[in-house]
Amino acid sequence: MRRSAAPSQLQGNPFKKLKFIPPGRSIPSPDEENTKMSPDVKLFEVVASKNTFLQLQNNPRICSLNLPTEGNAREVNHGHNYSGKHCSKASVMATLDPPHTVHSAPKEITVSKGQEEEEPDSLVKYFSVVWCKASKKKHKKWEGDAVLIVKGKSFTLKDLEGKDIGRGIAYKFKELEKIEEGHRVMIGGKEVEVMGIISPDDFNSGRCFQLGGGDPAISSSSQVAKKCFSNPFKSVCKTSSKENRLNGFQDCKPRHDPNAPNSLVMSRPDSNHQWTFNKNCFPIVDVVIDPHLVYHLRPHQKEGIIFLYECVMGMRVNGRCGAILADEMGLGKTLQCISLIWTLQCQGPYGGKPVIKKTLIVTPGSLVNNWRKEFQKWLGSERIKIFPVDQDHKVEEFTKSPFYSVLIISYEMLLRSLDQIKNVKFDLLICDEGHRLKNSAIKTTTALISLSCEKRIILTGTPVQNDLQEFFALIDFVNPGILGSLSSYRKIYEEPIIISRQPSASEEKKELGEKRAAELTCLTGLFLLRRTQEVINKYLPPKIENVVFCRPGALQIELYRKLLNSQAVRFCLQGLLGNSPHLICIGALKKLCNHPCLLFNSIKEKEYSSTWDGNEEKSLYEGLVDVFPADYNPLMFTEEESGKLQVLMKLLAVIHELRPTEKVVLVSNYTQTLNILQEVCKRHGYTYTRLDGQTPISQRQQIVDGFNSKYSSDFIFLLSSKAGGVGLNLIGGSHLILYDIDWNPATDIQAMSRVWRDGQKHPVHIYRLLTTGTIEEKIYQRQISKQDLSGAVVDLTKTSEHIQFSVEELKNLFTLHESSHCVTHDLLDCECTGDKDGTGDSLEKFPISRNCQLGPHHQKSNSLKPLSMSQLKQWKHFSGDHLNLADPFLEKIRENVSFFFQNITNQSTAI
Ligand SMILES: Nc1ncnc2c1ncn2[C@@H]1O[C@H](COP(=O)(O)OP(=O)(O)OP(=O)(O)O)[C@@H](O)[C@H]1O
Ligand SMILES: [Mg+2]
Repeated sequence: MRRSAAPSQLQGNPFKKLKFIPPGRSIPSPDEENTKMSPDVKLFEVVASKNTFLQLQNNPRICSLNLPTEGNAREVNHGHNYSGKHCSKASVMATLDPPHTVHSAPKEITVSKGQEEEEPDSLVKYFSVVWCKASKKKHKKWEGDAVLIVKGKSFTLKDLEGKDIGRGIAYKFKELEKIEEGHRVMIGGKEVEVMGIISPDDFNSGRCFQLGGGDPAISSSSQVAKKCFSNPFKSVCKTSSKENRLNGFQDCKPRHDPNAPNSLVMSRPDSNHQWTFNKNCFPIVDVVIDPHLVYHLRPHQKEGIIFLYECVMGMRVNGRCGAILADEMGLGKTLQCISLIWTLQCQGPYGGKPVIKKTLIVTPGSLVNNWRKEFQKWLGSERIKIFPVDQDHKVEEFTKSPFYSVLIISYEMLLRSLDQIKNVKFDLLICDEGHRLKNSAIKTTTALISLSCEKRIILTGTPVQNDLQEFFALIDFVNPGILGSLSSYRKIYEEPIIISRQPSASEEKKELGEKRAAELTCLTGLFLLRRTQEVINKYLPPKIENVVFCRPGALQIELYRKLLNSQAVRFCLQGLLGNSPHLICIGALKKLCNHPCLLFNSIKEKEYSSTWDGNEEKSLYEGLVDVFPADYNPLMFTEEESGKLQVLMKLLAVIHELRPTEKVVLVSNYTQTLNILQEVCKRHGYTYTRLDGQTPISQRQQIVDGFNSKYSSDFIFLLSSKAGGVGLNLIGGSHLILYDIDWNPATDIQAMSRVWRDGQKHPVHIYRLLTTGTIEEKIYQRQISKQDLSGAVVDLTKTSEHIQFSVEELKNLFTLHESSHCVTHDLLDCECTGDKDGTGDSLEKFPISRNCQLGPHHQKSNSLKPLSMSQLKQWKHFSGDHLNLADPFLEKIRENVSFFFQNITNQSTAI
């Protein structure tokens, strides 16, 4: 039997948050305070017992909020990268006695604003204080809590949002040195009373501020949070009469046998949860996942379901019902959610009553039908009634019918039908590819926030921790207010973390940033789960990845030189032009690498365009037409004109010849390039299908299904990765060719993981084509070298417009290396001469950690992350002239290739 142990025996957090206590008022006992709080607030209140307090203190895995115990987390925790396990030390303000109520007389300390130098060697002390403006009134009206930092004779007063509200130097700094609990002092025009001492650890982790206090719901900044916390069961488990209750008691049996072998049983609610949510005292019933589903589930998926269940039931963080499932691409997030929905819709821990009735799934348009198919695949069509919205099935139909329980809708359609959707009471909201909600100001986010559904799940395969502000938006979406207000979050977490990552940061700042990052990781790790590709590697066939450096054609080289000599590029390097001219130059070079005819078309287009306003573009294209043959016709382009196209055609030919039953996914980020690729497919009689931004959403799944079907005659799937690739399953193809490179490694990774995923039967071959010595190599180098540095932001929405280039970088970008076989290899500092074939250490031996902004704890991903220079060094390296290429596909294209990198994952049965 598989049962996840009961949630926290610790019963919440014994954290003693500093409470603002007006002078003269006696301190209420914890119990007294508890009873006076509103039910909402009580959800976050904790039972402080001395024993649990000590346990927490000694347990480095437990962090500020109410945590599951070791036992409870065990099921979930043994996932490889389960983020929750990196909790920092217990955030207990251990040293705090109840604040004194006997006050010593205030002592005046004179402050001089000008003198702000600090005493570097002196000890730093931290105090929790209350403050008010200096006055002679006997009965003070304290204005708020604050944190006082005393370092030698200088002090800083910060409010609980982390903002400085006073700063200065005391002449009588001896007073500051002697400061202790109960003291009242005048500093910086404010009267301050010391309520307690804060340990350096609590300050460094940020726990002493509002957010770390473990009780965010009672902060003033979390109005949203307060508002939406209601009983998560209210909607479905109506308060029942005695009669109902008795009836209920009779059929209180688990839906499936919890004692059957391999059964997957959810955690039982702890007494705290029962107290809050089981007002009718229903008996506790085991919630057991349908064995039909369990049979198919991978171990990480079982853990994921337990995690999601505990999150949405409010068992992981008291009263918070949100979760982020950020498993890497292809790990089956869809199945985990389907299992959750099916379970909650039929079962519940209290009297077996279902927890949810209606679920809303919002997803990119191209995936609406994929969700339908997945429901069908795992649950058949009888168990659950789903309603995917498309042009023939309007939202009204769903709202009018009690028949359907799951609405699947695209983000775009959601905005259009918001009013109708608001009329439905949804109990669970799932946002697929939910990283798009990273900006709380955008319409989609505000629309979704306006739905009063508190069980919210974000699904995303993209790492979300790299941009701390976006991270905040996602967290705040699923668990509103849990990190306080944006401004306090910035002060307490973002600023110290970012400062600590700067190379010039002092040791002190580094330490502070690391601790804050660890605390943030710990807080969010309770409801954010990310596992990496490794967990399913063993179910997947081998993957052979190749980076192929293609020699440019003669016309390409000539045009390239001319472009680099243009006035526009020269001005650009001198910083003489405004308006991001470098982007125009980069765009032209990239087009040229794909095929010279694309550049030709752009020149002609500009020539005939009446809105020719860009001087830069004019000077860039000047004289270029003369390089083309006089009768050049772009429609009659040839393969020889482009190095990459030549390689591509040979590659397609050899795949067709050696693996006649296998299929190819051919990816470009540009529609115009896809047109060219489509044209060559036609010329060679290759059958193809195509999906790009223009493909109507209603047709997308059909196209994908057609290609994946074993009866399909299509040899090639032409895919515009950016426009429609996210989340697609293209397991019908076992060869994937990336024809061009994007600045953002995430775009390429997204594309690559379309074929190497569950269900793939053949070894997967991936080819990334780059034109030797050109800007494509530079972009590739940028992708990988950035990883070595800092774990640059990996996000699909980041484009070259977001990239700032220094003049040095631009110089490098605008250089053509004509004599090198592979500039990237030259940079690797590798001693091989392009013959490192056999024994190259496999990548798997070199665990890599990509630092994200949350620091090294947060996630260690080894496979679906952008490669780094040091890893690339471990790949096999072959020059095009290498004699014995064991790979028959590479062998056929070597003539046009100057260099290869190759890496094989799951090698045993490769090729
Ligand atoms: N346990 C399983 N056994 C067999 N196939 C599975 C299993 N779990 C998932 N799959 C299949 O794996 C494929 C990928 O799953 P899914 O689309 O849910 O991935 P994902 O995590 O959402 O990835 P992405 O981030 O790319 O959207 C699907 O075809 C799905 O049916
Ligand atoms: Mg998905």
